[in-house]
Amino acid sequence: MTLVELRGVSKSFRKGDETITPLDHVDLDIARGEFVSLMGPSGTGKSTLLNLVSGIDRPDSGTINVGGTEVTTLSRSKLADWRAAHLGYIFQTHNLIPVLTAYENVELPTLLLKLTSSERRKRVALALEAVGLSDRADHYPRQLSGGQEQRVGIARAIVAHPQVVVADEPTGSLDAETSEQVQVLLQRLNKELEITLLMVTHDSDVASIATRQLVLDHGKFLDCNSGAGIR
Ligand SMILES: Nc1ncnc2c1ncn2[C@@H]1O[C@H](COP(=O)(O)OP(=O)(O)OP(=O)(O)O)[C@@H](O)[C@H]1O
Repeated sequence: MTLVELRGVSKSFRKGDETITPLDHVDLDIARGEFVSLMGPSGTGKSTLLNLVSGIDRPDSGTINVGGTEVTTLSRSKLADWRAAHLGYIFQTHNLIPVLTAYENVELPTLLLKLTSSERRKRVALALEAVGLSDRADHYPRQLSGGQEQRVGIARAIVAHPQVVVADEPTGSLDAETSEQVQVLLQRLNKELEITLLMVTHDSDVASIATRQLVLDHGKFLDCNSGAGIR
C-alpha cells in the first residue's frame, strides 16, 4: 500500500539570474514499511525532496500525498500540526537542545500532540528504549557520545509514532563504528517497528541497508535496484 505518493513534482530556485530546477516532474511511490535510500551528486535536490515530503517546503507544481493527506494543500498551521503527528525528521547533526536532558529533548515533539501526561511519559520511555538509551534519560547532550546523541535524535524523530521518518545523512558526521551502530538501529526500526524510512546518504554502504535504493540526478530518478514505484 502506497504511503508516500509524489506526482509531477517540480521545484525550482532562483540563484541570481539563473533558475535551477533540482526536481523536474518527479513521480515517486513509497510503500508503507519500505526503507528507501536516496543518493546522488551534491546539489541534485535530495534535501529539497525531503523538505517537500515533510512539508517544510512547497513544490512549484505537482502533488504530494502522505498517508492520505494531500500535504501541498494544507495551510501553514495545519501543516505544523500534521508534521508534529505524522512526520519524523533525523538530521545529520542531531540538533539536540543542550540545556535539556535526553528525556526532555525526546519529549519536546510530543508537547505539540494532544496526549495525557502519562501517555506522553510512556511514549518518551518507549522511544528511548527503542534506541537503547533508557539508562541515559537524565543525561544532557554534553554527557553523551556522538553516537548516543544521534540515537537521542532518532528517538525524538520516532516518539510521535510518525507515518514516515525522513533522514538527511543520519550517519554523515559519525565515525565508522558509530555509523555502523546507527545503521543497525535504522534497520531495526524499519523491520521491528515497521517505520517507513526515506534516507538521504552519500555513502553507498549506508544506502545498501535500505530495502530500495534510488539515485537522483538532473531532476530525475536515474537508477534503483527495483523499478517499482518510479517513473
Ligand atoms: N532555499 C533555497 N534557495 C535557493 N536555492 C536553493 C534552496 N534550497 C536548495 N537550493 C539549491 O537547490 C539545489 C539542490 O539543493 P539540495 O540541498 O536539495 O541538494 P542535495 O542533493 O541535498 O545536495 P547535498 O548532497 O550537497 O546535500 C542546489 O543547487 C541548492 O543550492
